[in-house]
Amino acid sequence: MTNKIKADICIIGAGSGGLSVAAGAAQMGARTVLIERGEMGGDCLNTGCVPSKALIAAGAHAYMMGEGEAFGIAPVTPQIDFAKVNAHVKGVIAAIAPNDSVARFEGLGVTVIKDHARFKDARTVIAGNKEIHARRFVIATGSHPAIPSIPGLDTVPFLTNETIFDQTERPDHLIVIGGGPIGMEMAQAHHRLGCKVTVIEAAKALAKDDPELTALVIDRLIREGVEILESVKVTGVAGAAGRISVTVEEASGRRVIEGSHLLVATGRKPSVDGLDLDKAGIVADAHGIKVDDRLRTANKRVFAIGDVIGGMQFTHVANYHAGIVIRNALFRLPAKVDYGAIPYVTYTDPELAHVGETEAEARARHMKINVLRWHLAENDRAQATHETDGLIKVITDVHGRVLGCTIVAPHAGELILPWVLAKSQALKLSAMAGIVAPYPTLSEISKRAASSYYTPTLFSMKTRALVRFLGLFG
Ligand SMILES: Cc1cc2nc3c(=O)[nH]c(=O)nc-3n(C[C@H](O)[C@H](O)[C@H](O)COP(=O)(O)OP(=O)(O)OC[C@H]3O[C@@H](n4cnc5c(N)ncnc54)[C@H](O)[C@@H]3O)c2cc1C
Ligand SMILES: NC(=O)c1ccc[n+]([C@@H]2O[C@H](COP(=O)([O-])OP(=O)(O)OC[C@H]3O[C@@H](n4cnc5c(N)ncnc54)[C@H](O)[C@@H]3O)[C@@H](O)[C@H]2O)c1
Repeated sequence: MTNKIKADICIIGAGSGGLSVAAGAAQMGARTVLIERGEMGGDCLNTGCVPSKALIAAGAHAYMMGEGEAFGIAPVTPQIDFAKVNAHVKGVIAAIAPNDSVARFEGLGVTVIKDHARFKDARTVIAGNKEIHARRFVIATGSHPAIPSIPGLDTVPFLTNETIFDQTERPDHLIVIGGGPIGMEMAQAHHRLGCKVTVIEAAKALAKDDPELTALVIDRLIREGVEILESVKVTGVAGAAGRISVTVEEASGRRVIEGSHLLVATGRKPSVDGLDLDKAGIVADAHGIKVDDRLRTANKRVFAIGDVIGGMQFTHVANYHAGIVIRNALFRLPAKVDYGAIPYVTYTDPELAHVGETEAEARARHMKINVLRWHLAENDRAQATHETDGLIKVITDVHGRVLGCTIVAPHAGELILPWVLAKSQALKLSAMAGIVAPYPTLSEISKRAASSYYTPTLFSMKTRALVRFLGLFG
């Protein structure tokens, strides 16, 4: 028998975006329904951010054990128990899971339905034996791995982000197809945990970022021992569990790479399967559900947020979308998205963090720009910890207003925040140059880069003449 439910807002997908809308809406008094067909918490908690950062942390620990020499401490070879590393990863997920649980959301007053959702018509969604009639709907169904059509790939077992965090045995040789954030983060973490790793990238690794900065990350991975093949074409995959061979065409010719495991990290596809979007008049293409700048789909009662709309696919973006939807759907405010000051971080070591325009984007948009740099090797704290691989690069307009910033450094993800503020508030560099940064910290690189903008004026002939002139008056 069909169970009919009336709601103010019905959300499909309990990942980063859906959970944020549900928590906000319920606590603001809206009758809220949340439908999830899989694990509460979605990709981020179960197969994305959380397990990847936990694995990276384990890799960092192992790496440090071999890096004592520079400090006068004999390096040790870490004894890695991959099953225990996996237990650590699962333990971190378990520690965070209660925040995203059915119990917590029911406690907030949300009606949680664990089933697949699909549209019946423009104003009704069906999930199992329940029919939900809501004033507004939010599609937050996320994305899943895009699998390229490589001959033979469908005949061998391969890993994706959905399965790699279930590995309890150390892969001897992990071959990674795709040198984006997933491929590079996983490559370094696995190498540090004792695997041989080969990354195969069709174009350039980390190509969405400034090549001057990504070169530092790529060089570091290569120095640590990760093999990275760029501008190569994968022409075939063959083998069976434990013995995978990948054939590539390089500039120098054909080569076969033999490995034990294969990770496919070649981008994402929006999860719109079985939603029956057409029944609700919602339009989607290969990149995702089409939305306007208020995140409304072609059916104005239905919003779409997070990975399923393509574009910037990050947890903090899905959360940001949630806030926009709450203002539009519950308060009827015409809030619009603005991606101008959204940061993102790739959690390699060193980390790569960015906000705003890259140098190439700024040159394409503005007649004249300023580019400021400060190398980590010139930072006293970085010298003290022997972590001098890194650079901050700041882009401003002719008036010294911040257009963008990219940082490669340990903890670059933390260091980027003042630049997010500078970009979002359209601050001038004088704001950053004028603050006092604690010594010795990596944060000083931000102040030093900003101050370098004023160096030519400060130490100019004019200033020197002025100081000498004022000196004449005692
Ligand atoms: C390996 C990896 C590492 C990442 N690391 C980071 C990071 O460090 N920082 C960062 O910001 N981002 C990171 N991301 C990206 C981040 O995970 C995503 O941007 C984020 O999870 C998107 O949230 P979402 O709510 O759009 O979708 P999801 O979190 O994927 O949630 C969608 C939910 O909808 C459910 N669903 C789908 N269809 C239906 C249906 N028809 N009915 C019911 N339920 C349905 C799914 O089961 C899922 O639970 C990473 C991603 C990966 C893969
Ligand atoms: N730290 C983070 O915030 C973080 C970490 C991981 C993932 N993510 C999110 O997940 C998204 C997806 O990550 P991703 O790394 O899978 O995708 P991506 O699209 O960023 O990178 C995929 C890479 O695979 C390459 N590629 C595609 N087909 C190929 C083929 N046949 N052979 C060889 N190379 C091929 C592409 O050239 C590209 O460089 C990211 O864009 C990001 O939004 C975020």
